[in-house]
Amino acid sequence: MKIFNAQQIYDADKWTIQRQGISSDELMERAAMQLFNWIHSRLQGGGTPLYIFCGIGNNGGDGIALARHLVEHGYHVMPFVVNYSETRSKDFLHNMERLKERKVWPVFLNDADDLPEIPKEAIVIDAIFGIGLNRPPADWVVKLIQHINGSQAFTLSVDIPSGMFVDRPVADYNGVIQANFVLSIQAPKLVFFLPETGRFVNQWQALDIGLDPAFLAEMSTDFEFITKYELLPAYRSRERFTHKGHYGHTLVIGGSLGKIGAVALASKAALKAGAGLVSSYVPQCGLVPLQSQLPEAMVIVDQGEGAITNIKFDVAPTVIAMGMGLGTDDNTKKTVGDFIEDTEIPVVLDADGVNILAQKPELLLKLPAGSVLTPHIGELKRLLGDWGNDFEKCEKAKNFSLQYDVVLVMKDAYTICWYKGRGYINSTGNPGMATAGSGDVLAGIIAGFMSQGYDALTAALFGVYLHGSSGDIAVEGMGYQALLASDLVDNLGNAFLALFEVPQAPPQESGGQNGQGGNQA
Ligand SMILES: NC(=O)C1=CN([C@@H]2O[C@H](COP(=O)(O)OP(=O)(O)OC[C@H]3O[C@@H](n4cnc5c(N)ncnc54)[C@H](OP(=O)(O)O)[C@@H]3O)[C@@H](O)[C@H]2O)[C@@H](O)CC1
Ligand SMILES: Nc1ncnc2c1ncn2[C@@H]1O[C@H](COP(=O)(O)OP(=O)(O)O)[C@@H](O)[C@H]1O
Ligand SMILES: [K+]
Repeated sequence: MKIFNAQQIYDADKWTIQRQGISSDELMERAAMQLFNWIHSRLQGGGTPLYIFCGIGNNGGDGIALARHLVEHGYHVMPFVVNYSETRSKDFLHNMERLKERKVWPVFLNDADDLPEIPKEAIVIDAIFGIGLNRPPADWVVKLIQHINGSQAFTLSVDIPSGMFVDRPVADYNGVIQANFVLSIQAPKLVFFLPETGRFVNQWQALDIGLDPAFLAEMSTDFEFITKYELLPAYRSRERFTHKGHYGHTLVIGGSLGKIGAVALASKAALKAGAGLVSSYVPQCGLVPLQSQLPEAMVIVDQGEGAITNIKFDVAPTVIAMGMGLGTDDNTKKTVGDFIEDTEIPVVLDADGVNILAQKPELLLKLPAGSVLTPHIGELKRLLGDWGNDFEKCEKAKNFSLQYDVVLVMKDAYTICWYKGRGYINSTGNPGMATAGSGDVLAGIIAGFMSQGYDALTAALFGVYLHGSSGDIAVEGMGYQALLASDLVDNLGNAFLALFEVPQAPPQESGGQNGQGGNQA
């Protein structure tokens, strides 16, 4: 699913209005109808007071039009106009007239002295600012936003939480609506997925208002939201007359005394992802634990007792996953550096493998074609240097991936894979996955996909998606706290099966900070 920037949405609006021969007012009416249907299907005419705060632009227009539908269906509506500017949009004014025709007069708020009491059992509908916010809100509007946030009422934002820009960092973190739910018009916005702004969006759903599909399909975007529907066309089924040799050989290089488990996790994950063969290359201390824990993997031992000191093997892997549990012993750093310099086999570099690259940036130009890097935020900082905000971080990550022609997997609550100037935002996963070894599993899965012949980007996207999906399935049975990295491996089969589940209702794009569509306690 494409993630559009504000200009692209405005362009799609214009095009749709022309193509479909409708007015902008009719388009707003579609948005308002969708908002109304969503609310009505949940409240079923209940008497909860609905406090609707509307700005004076089109976001406010959506809110005022929604208020009319709610009034017509007998809801207890308290509309307010947040009068932050004299320049009102045409469609806002239309909808104000219509509301007044129904004998409903919103209360105008002009400064912080006007703030209404909001009972905590009310529902607040936030239609103050949408994607048109282009400068920090006035102080009194910030106070209103703080007042709403302090009310404890459930808050539903229209399009985006008010106070958040769509293309730059938040000006004042106290001046953004903390939304329990966001109903985003047509498509989610990038800011939902970046940690600094995403924390204001507990859950979201996109409402399709029928913007011209052909126009949207042709538009090229900087970001894409990856769900199973983007991935399924790339899935390769297994042919009957094949054998393990068709599915490649993953070599996992890593481990040091006390950290052999990282290699075991990655190796098992690669096998579970479908690699035909997996070999684990470890220091001598890893031989016995690996052979006893993971009979399916072959083990190759380095000459070093507690750390890898001189990488040498006589197998011919398709892909190498490297770095998990490696440690930063000087000999290890040297042999890993030399190995990266010499090899032409694509690598999936994780953990200390990434750290070694950060210390020896000259190696970056030597990375084999089709390689993948999987840093978490700490490792990313070592690799890219610090950044001022999430937008800067994304820019740096994109440029890095372009410069070295690698897939950069920027791991986070919403992992973003960067390749060829585009960011692919993952839709699965949950905070239960913030647990030791979870990244080792991911590197193993990605390598397992690459070994079966998936290109590096597809392998990364599939791997990140299934890793998160496996986590989502696992927590259903155990909650967040109890999730272990090995549960991610164990549930990978279920995550594959879930790819092919047919939804009971047509899919609706939705998600939440706490896992896709969910807010598990
Ligand atoms: N296809 C779609 O997605 C559809 C979207 N729709 C809806 O339209 C919404 C976008 O509407 P919008 O462009 O009118 O902007 P909105 O966010 O209401 O802001 C209003 C105006 O306020 C101003 N302004 C900015 N910052 C300010 C500040 N700090 N303090 C004071 N003023 C400030 C600025 O005007 P300026 O003063 O700069 O001229 C701005 O234009 C979108 O989010 C969605 O809800 C649907 O209706 C139909 C289809
Ligand atoms: N809050 C979260 N929501 C979704 N995924 C998460 C969350 N926290 C961590 N993860 C995922 O778990 C993995 C953690 O990786 P990493 O920090 O490298 O773990 P480790 O070093 O312990 O193996 C990443 O894939 C990350 O995206
Ligand atoms: K809003």
